Amino acid sequence: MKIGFVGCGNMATAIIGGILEKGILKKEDIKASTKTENSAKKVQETLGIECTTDNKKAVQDADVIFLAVKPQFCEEVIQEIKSEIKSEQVIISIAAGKKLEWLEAQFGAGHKIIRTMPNTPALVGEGITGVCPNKEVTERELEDALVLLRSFGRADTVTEKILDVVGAVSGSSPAFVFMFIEAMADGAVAEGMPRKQAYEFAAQAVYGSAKMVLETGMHPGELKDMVCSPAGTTIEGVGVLEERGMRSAVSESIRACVKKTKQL
Ligand SMILES: NC(=O)C1=CN([C@@H]2O[C@H](COP(=O)(O)OP(=O)(O)OC[C@H]3O[C@@H](n4cnc5c(N)ncnc54)[C@H](O)[C@@H]3O)[C@@H](O)[C@H]2O)C=CC1
Ligand SMILES: O=C(O)[C@@H]1CCC=N1
Repeated sequence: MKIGFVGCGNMATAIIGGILEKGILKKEDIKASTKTENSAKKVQETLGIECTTDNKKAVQDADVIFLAVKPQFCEEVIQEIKSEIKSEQVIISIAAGKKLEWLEAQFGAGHKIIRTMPNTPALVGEGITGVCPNKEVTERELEDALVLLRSFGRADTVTEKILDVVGAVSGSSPAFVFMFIEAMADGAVAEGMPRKQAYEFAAQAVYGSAKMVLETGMHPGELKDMVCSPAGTTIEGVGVLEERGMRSAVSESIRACVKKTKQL
């Protein structure tokens, strides 16, 4: 399989890094394009793949094309490449908020388009991607796409409406988790822990806790209760987080992301 990336910034770099790390494809099988010569050079240096500023070159001969530019640049980029796209090529869009109906209208009728929403943990093979194909995509092509998307983490099909929620709950949420880790480490540093060690302990605690949710199938509230001893230390911290509105702040931030996605 040969794949081409139109746009190769943070998200595409994470996906390509994940694919190469797992050895699913060789560097020679992946091409990319970026806006400037400088960014193309940087991609070539960091990922070791061919990267150009010619978008058409990135999509020619590709079996799968990733549309990986910011939503506001999708239209101009599609106009540039659409004459090159053949109906047997599978187009995977990762652009937030750009609906299948809109993508179909831009590319023209009869194209195989899969709308997806990945996240940057793809870089370390721990991504999760929401996937929604259009009617032109066959079962076999969807399966092949899922194999590719699962090479850098989990991937599952969702309805298009839910894809906007995926964008928030797993697409954007790594940013919130990084803020949480940074904040916990700040507290640890304030109490005397060296900075580097604080990041390691905080990050591993988040990683292990996430693993417990995924692997035990237990309710997050029950797992929380297991940490809170009666008259213990943890419940004191829980009290502070409740008092400062942590739950509603997090929940509302997810809803703010979904609201913004609908406006894109
Ligand atoms: N960053 C993230 O965590 C996630 C991003 N996404 C989606 O991925 C897409 C890309 O986002 P990022 O990688 O974060 O953005 P970014 O700004 O890091 O990368 C965008 C890339 O597009 C290129 N580009 C811009 N104009 C171009 C043009 N005319 N022709 C060719 N290339 C062009 C830039 O050179 C850059 O390589 C967006 O649509 C976003 O919604 C989806 C899930 C998560
Ligand atoms: O912030 C953004 O627009 C992208 C979409 C999902 C995560 N990052």
